[in-house]
Amino acid sequence: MNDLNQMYYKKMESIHEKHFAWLKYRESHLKKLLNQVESHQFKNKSSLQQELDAITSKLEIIKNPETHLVVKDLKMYFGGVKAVNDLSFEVKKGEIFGLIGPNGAGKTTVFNCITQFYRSTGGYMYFRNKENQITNLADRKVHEMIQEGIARSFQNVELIWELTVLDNLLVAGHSLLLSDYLEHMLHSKRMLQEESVLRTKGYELLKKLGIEDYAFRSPYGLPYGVLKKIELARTLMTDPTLIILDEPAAGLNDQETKDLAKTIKEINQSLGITIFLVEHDMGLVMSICDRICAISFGKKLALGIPSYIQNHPDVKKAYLGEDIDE
Ligand SMILES: Nc1ncnc2c1ncn2[C@@H]1O[C@H](COP(=O)(O)OP(=O)(O)OP(=O)(O)O)[C@@H](O)[C@H]1O
Repeated sequence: MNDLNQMYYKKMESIHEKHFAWLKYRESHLKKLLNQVESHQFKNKSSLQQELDAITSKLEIIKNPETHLVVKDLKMYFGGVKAVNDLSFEVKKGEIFGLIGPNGAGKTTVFNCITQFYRSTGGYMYFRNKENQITNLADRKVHEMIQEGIARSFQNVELIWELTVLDNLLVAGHSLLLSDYLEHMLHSKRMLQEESVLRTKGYELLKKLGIEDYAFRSPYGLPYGVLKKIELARTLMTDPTLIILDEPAAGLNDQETKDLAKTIKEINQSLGITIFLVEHDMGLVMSICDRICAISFGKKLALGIPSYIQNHPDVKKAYLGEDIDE
């Protein structure tokens, strides 16, 4: 074989090698593509739709920095009872947002789904957390809500009667402490420093709400209006960005309700905290809420400013019991 032939064969060899490598690459690429196509064929339309809905809801909150919470197509079924059925709304940063509806409409269930006391049957809840990150609440656990920036109160006053009012606040603040269990056992310097900061913070909050005189006594026997304020102060201990209040005015007289309304408004305005509340007292709801969502049988009836909701025929019919045909 002369030199020319040798050169020719070498060149052909390298061309073949390159072609082989290209074929191998193409083969593996096509295998991957086929796998993807197959898995998509097996995915039914609804799961693709669900994926799309989740992305759309997330994009909605990412695109709009004013949005604090997005609830989309929320469902909560208890066997045959559809307590919440495809409910969608969004809560804006810094607003007071009310959720109203007749007894059994699903209001508390919505709160329980958002705060993960209940695992929803379906739908999405995206929240702009303390770090301004978008978090899917359904992926979080109930005890992680505080770290995300959500604090809540319950329909019934849930205080520890054996502790002083201030210590009740400290219990809430403890979830944010850096010192660990051992440091608490040994009363380490860091733990004592942190506790002292918490005590001052708790006392300042009681002062802000005008109930510092009760700081060092048991909450047992205090007027209901004061107990509700202690609960409110306790939610503030965790530095929340969103406070969820379940019927804050339940059991209060007219004067106490007015006083509480003023306090909620003050917290909202001076601390810039978003408030999301469920309430039956229409006077309170209409006077302090920026926007209201009315629901009945777990479904949205109307959403808008108080005057719009007050005059909405479906709301009047379902919630106020007025027949619009009359
Ligand atoms: N844990 C549960 N198990 C079964 N059914 C439930 C549960 N929680 C709520 N429900 C039902 O879901 C529906 C909505 O209840 P929910 O307490 O959310 O209503 P609500 O609007 O908060 O009522 P209210 O104003 O009386 O507090 C009701 O029919 C209720 O019986």
